[in-house]
Amino acid sequence: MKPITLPGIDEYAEAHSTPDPAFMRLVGENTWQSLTDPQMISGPLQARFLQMLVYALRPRQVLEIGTFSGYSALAMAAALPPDGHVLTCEIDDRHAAMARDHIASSPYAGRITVETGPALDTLDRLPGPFDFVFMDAAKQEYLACLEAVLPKLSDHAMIAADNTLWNGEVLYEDDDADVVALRAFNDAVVADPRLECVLVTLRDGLTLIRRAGR
Ligand SMILES: C[S@@+](CC[C@H](N)C(=O)[O-])C[C@H]1O[C@@H](n2cnc3c(N)ncnc32)[C@H](O)[C@@H]1O
Repeated sequence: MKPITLPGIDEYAEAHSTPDPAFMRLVGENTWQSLTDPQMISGPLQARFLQMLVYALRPRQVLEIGTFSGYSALAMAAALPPDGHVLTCEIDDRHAAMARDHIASSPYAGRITVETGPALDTLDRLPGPFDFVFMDAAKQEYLACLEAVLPKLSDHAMIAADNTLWNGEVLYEDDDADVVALRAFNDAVVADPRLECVLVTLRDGLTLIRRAGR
């Protein structure tokens, strides 16, 4: 991933944030050694940020769309209240298997369920309510996922949508399908009277969304 902040700033921020515990570092190392496109992993800075949100919001049901190797699910699970749970959706069997292994050997095995299959199909089956949603799978499905989860949110729920700056490419005329989809998502969210949002310039862009007037 290309840095979208000043050179060195992300490294400085990471060095001045609480480091990952040993088992999370292992998940990261294993991901970089074993999976193609390992840069899809959230990374320590964003994982810690998600964890802080979960700690503050105290969600009982977290929904994650896009498990990969389980790193962000584990980061969020670590901050859950005692009755909290992370349900995470993954389309790729190999990713789901690796995530299940990582989760099983973590201290949070009882707090995370991996659902295999296309996220939109899984969402159809899930009743909610969801208190916190982390969207991090197919960028071209972000708007559809948003519409699918909105009716299933609890009153004070929050959504965090990852990669909304896409290496900064949202700024430029670019016909790459993911950039086009993310630009459309960003435009739709900020214009939607049902929603309030802030696009945080963390890492690759993380948009926090909540329903307006709650
Ligand atoms: C960016 S990675 C997730 C990274 C993970 N959240 C983390 O921070 O470590 C995106 C994941 O979404 C999965 N994915 C892509 N399209 C999907 C879909 N339609 N339904 C469910 N998962 C999908 C990919 O296989 C990949 O594992």
